[in-house]
Amino acid sequence: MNVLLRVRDLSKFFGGLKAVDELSFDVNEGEIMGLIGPNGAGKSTAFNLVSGALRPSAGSVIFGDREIAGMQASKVVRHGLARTFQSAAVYPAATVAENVFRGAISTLDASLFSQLLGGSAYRNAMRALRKHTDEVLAVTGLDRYGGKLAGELAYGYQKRLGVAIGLATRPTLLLLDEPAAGLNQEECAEFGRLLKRLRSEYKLTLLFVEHHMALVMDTCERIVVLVQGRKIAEGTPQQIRDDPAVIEAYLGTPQHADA
Ligand SMILES: Nc1ncnc2c1ncn2[C@@H]1O[C@H](COP(=O)(O)OP(=O)(O)OP(=O)(O)O)[C@@H](O)[C@H]1O
Repeated sequence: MNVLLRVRDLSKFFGGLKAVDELSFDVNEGEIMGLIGPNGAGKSTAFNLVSGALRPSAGSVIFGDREIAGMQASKVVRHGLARTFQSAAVYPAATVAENVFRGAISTLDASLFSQLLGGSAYRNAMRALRKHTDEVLAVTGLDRYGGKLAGELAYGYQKRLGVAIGLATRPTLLLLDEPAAGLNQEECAEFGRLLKRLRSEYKLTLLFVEHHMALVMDTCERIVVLVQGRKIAEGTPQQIRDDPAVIEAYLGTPQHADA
């Protein structure tokens, strides 16, 4: 199996606090991988380091054959790594379709874009982006809501829209930050099915941070567990469930033990 993302000895210090401490793991092509841990474990920081939102204090992140640690998020996206945000990052006053189109257009090279402006190549490029937008809306089940203002969508659909915007950038690796936060059990199960479908339809690799254990255990093939910035376990859902160090870490934070 080919490794798509190689995280090595990644660290982030905030003053004296080691938020992420020498974290190493691989994500294989086509895999759905979860990053879990109690509150304050360093999950979001690790996620931000991988996606380019934060510059690491040390370590490396190799995506494909390219070092991306410290690379600007907008550049990282053009290399095929997209992310969604913890709060569904949508423009509430724009329509659902406009939000997805914004994702699609964000990967265009700005200088090339201005050269094309107005010509037939420009019109063709716009047509292709609109077609791609329609496909993404359909595959994420948002086509019925394309003309609706994003701010008027039910919360669960806003989360879906966050995924659709990421998907519109044509990623090979999609990072999802707490995609199931605020979803009920049924919405969560449906979301898990959506992720699996997207993985197979788009040959995607997925890495997500999540507190919702049912979604993680049902959807991920492998899981990395962080506690106080350090990796304490890595393995299949079954291995993670049975790992004494993980059980101990979660018994300390019972609100997540059965989330
Ligand atoms: N910008 C920052 N400045 C200082 N400390 C920070 C900053 N961001 C995060 N931290 C600290 O780093 C540690 C890890 O935080 P992080 O948000 O990565 O954890 P998390 O596992 O995502 O937590 P949660 O599950 O609550 O979202 C925490 O102690 C947090 O207070």
